Amino acid sequence: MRIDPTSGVWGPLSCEGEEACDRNAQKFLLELDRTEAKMLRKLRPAAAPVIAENDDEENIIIEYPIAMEYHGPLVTYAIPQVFPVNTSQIPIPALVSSASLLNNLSLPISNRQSSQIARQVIRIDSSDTLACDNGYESKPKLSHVIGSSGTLEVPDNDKEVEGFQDYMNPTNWESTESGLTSQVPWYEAFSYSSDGNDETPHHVKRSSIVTLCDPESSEVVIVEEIDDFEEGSVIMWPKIERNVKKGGCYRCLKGNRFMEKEVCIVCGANYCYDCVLRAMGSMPEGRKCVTCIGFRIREARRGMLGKCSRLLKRLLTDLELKRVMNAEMLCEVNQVPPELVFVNGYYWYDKLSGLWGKEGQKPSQIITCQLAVGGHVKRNASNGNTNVLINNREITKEELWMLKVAGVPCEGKPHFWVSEDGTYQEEGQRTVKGKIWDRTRTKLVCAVLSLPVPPGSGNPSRKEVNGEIQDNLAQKSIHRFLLVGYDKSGTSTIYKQAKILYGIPFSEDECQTIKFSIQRKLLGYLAILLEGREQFEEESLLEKRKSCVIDRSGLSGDTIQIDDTTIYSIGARVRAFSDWLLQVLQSDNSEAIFPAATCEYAPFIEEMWKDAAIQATYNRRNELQMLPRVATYFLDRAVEISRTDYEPSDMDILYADGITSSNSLTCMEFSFPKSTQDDSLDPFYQHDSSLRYQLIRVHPRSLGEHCKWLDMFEDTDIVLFCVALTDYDEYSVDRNGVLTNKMLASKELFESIVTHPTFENKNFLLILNKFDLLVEKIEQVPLTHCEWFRDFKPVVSPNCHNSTYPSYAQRASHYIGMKFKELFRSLTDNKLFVSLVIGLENDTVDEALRYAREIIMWDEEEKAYLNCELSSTDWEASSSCSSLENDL
Ligand SMILES: Nc1nc2c(ncn2[C@@H]2O[C@H](COP(=O)(O)OP(=O)(O)OP(=O)(O)O)[C@@H](O)[C@H]2O)c(=O)[nH]1
Ligand SMILES: [Mg+2]
Repeated sequence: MRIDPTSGVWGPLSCEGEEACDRNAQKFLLELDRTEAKMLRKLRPAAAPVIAENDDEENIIIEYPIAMEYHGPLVTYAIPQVFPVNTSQIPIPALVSSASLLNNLSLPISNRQSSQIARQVIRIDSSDTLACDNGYESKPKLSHVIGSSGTLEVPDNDKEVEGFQDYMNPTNWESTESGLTSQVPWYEAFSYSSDGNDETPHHVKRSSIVTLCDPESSEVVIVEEIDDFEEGSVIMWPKIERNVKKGGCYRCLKGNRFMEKEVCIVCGANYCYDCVLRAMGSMPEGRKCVTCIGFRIREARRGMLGKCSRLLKRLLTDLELKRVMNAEMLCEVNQVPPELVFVNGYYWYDKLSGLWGKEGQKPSQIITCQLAVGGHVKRNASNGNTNVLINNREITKEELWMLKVAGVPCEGKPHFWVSEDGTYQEEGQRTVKGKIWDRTRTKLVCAVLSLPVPPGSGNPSRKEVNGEIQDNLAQKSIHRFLLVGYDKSGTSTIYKQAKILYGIPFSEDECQTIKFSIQRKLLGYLAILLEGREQFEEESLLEKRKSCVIDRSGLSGDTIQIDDTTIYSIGARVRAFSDWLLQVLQSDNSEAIFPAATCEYAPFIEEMWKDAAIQATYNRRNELQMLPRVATYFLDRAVEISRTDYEPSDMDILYADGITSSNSLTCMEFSFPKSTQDDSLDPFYQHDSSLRYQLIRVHPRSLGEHCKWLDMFEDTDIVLFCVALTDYDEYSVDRNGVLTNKMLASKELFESIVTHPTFENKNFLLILNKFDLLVEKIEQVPLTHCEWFRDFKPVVSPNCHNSTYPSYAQRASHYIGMKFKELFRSLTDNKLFVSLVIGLENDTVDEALRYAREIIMWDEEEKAYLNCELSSTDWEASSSCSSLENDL
């Protein structure tokens, strides 16, 4: 068909008879005027082919496929369906706030290009890219401020861009549902001819209007994302279909609308008191049915976030409730979807520094400052609780740590004004105190803590950094210990032990993480017991049958009836629970269901634990290879631990796995309390309790490939390298998927850290941990199992327990210490200090850390009295502390 837009006359373009109608689409060639063409462009799906656009502004020829519904006689083949478009739902993009800085703005948008602008777009991302026109992006660099008057200066010709003032003038803006909208169209603002510069901009297809890049999700659309609609993608929500009477519980189907209930924030299902925990499990994303976990919430229910019913308050403890509500408000999937985000609503933006982040969270990025978006940043925008303010926002713990690393004095609740280049000054003082992100180590700390750094800030050279450190050395008041070791070497145990020793309380977050980890592990241990029980039951039944057959072999003609219960048999209730537990633990969903399940099933756990069959199995726990040693510690108190109101003790925390959920980097500041041992020391070594120390524990995984992030620890005073003595016969799969002896893997990590340029001439203390376990293991497996220890030939035998001589295990640990010392000397020409530790015993950890403190003191002393030519060996000989040499 051909439509003549001016006359309205239409007629067949090509007539191929009746068959033509059988096809689901026919191509129409439309000749339209510009307005119609524009309108059609909005309707046109992204994939619709544009056959031709002639250069004439007035007549644009576009070919559109148009589908028609078939109403003819029945045909033998399937006819594609046509879905009518609801034109009122086609999104019309709105203008929103703009970029403020434009540099070398040679926007070569010709009249034709500007007239083609159907969607008005400004896009700002981390690279300060300005995207404009109908989804196309040009890449000018930004540099000059657009003030509230909307004046824009172009450095090249110093001319104001025509119309831009109008566009930017706040009085021309109004608030709409989709954000701030300017009354002056973008293309008018830029419909000027560039000064003869014909260079065509580099066009990239873009879909969003204003975008701030989120490092986690790579892009977050601030105002509106239209491509979703264009590409026809549909957001799926789970829906519960139940035949429930209004207000009744969706699970047990009982109750009515007057019943107290809790609602799933995704599907809206109601649950009664008895069913809510069963239906929602551990609520890792807040109040959602287990089947709704991972789904976005309905926007209509956003107001419910963090506001739970009284029912839930009665069901959970205060701490648990806080965790669930926190998760509900902060978890990724419950955040506002990008297309609905408004700056300073669900995101915060600090105009002065350009920092921005999600509401209640640490900053995500530093972008162009002074953008005309949102109001003033609120004090609680990032939910910080540090009493330290940056531009009126209370910063988070991570930022505080970063500031400390950057050398910013944070004592006494300071308030800093930070500008976009990182310079900071204290409130009420005029002098600029320094720059936050100037140092390499600050940037590296930011990398580890996922904090942003200003884009494009060049790295200072190593020399500069070292020089600065030297300058700061005199003022340095804190000594830093870096604790690192191969997987499972015991670093987190030692770190936690230090917290307990020096009275640094575990944070609420740490306690919660550890509590859930303990409760989850407990169920795992129970599952191992249950599997063991099944095995023991089978074995003893087999035995029973055998002996029965032998007993009765003399008798003939009797039917043998064997009682098939043994001491390992369990009743129906315990069996049902046991089957459920084993099934859940094997399912992928177990993480989502626990730990709430632990609390809910506490009475069952108690019943099961007291069952004779389980106790009989527990008595044979040494035969259960899968059951770790630490399991006994927790299983002995299974009933107490599984209760909702369980609060882990310091010992529980010590025995549990991990400290924080990420297990990456943890840091504590402490002072050594005065010990009785101190009094017997030379006054020089007596402890000055005002001295502050920092213990930083880092997992090797966080150090990146080839330990590239070690740079950030360059002002460490001593590295505590932790080795598990029991690793010599254990194996793990390395990064390349190869099975490696753990002691050799530990050696390899040691080599890379020791030879890292950052740690050149650093003090190293080798912590040989898990000595208690070595004592047991060495009697079973010879040290020579590890190829590095092939030449270990002690004079005593493993079973010699003569107290006058060092034990076999002590000799073995001494030997391991010597191997590391040799290696260290070959790599650095320096001396390695060694300490023997049992991570679970506080005195050995205390000794090791005090030893580290003394090593630092010797080092400082040695430097101060370099002229006296005191050798480090002389100093070491005078050590009164627990070096390995003294132990043996
Ligand atoms: N018996 C005994 N167990 C220890 C000792 N030190 C650590 N453990 C246990 O060894 C296991 C691993 O210790 P962690 O402190 O978690 O080791 P890690 O270095 O933090 O290991 P990652 O989990 O890889 O971070 C835990 O179960 C500890 O309880 C020790 O000296 N003696
Ligand atoms: Mg650990």
